[in-house]
Amino acid sequence: MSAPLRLGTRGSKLAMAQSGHVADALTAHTGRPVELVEVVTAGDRSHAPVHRLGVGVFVSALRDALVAGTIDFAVHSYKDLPTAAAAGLHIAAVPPRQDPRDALVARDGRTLNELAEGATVGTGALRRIAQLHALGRQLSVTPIRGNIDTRLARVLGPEADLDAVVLARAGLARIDRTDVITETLDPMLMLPAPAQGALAVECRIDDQELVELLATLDHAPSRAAVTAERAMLATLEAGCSAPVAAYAVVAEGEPTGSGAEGDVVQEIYLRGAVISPDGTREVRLSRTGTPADAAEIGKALAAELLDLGADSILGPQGQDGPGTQQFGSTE
Ligand SMILES: NCc1[nH]cc(CCC(=O)O)c1CC(=O)O
Repeated sequence: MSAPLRLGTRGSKLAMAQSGHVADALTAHTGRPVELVEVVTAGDRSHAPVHRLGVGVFVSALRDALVAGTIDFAVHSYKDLPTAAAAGLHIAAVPPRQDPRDALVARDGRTLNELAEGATVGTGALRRIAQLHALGRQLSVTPIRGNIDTRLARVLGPEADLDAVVLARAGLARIDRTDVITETLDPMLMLPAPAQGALAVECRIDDQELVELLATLDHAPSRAAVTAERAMLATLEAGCSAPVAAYAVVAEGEPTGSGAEGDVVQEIYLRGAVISPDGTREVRLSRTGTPADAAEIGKALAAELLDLGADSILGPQGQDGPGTQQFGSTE
């Protein structure tokens, strides 16, 4: 029997849950045993706001361990990955994506519409802060951070001090806490972060055997959706500093009539938005195409958003000066 593959993971409940899930799936698909190896990241040690630390803090220790060869592969929340490629590493699989929508957890079972004027809503992501302000409901949006349980305790615990929090539905699903959700938010009101709900399974690019093993976990429609959203984000990052939201869906399109009978034509539908942190300005567009062109569709949508003035929407850098991390880091 072959030696276990070493899967590096952060120790948080969410990271352990998603790593355990991928480990089980890989063993089921390939028969190879997998061992979890805990890696402590700078993000786990620090209590500074995430938008000051930068999104890379949860990721770089895992990537260092991959490059050093102390682990064989890692599972990341895809939305936490910087858009820049990592030298020598390869995203070998994007497993089937979870529901990418955001979720509201509120006291007394309330939905967004049932929150009183001035209700306190906690979230750390500028993208969510911006869209909560854009509702025009005079909500009092409070920046929070910490792991999922810490954030839930702000509403549900004995020391609860907020009326509601907004979290990714996928994170709650992975730790089996969808029971606390009082509303899953319509993407028309709360467009998710690029790649939210998706995982990235990463290994060394020259580890050919593992690249092939991990590929058995890949889900093409999920990869195409994430590719479009992230291509849009990467193009926007160069040109603007405001919060970015994106959501792509791959579905069966209208038959064109030109293909052979029974042909299933896949179509990708990408929506994107750039919103000012105070919610007063936004540009929002959508675009469709074929999943094979996912990256081009994302880039083209970003170019159109920039044409509409996405670059003139002021992000956090406008207030904090140079040195502040990119907005993407707030997710
Ligand atoms: N940085 C926070 C983060 N990164 C990944 C998830 C879980 C959801 C996902 O995998 O997209 C979360 C929690 C949240 O946004 O509420």
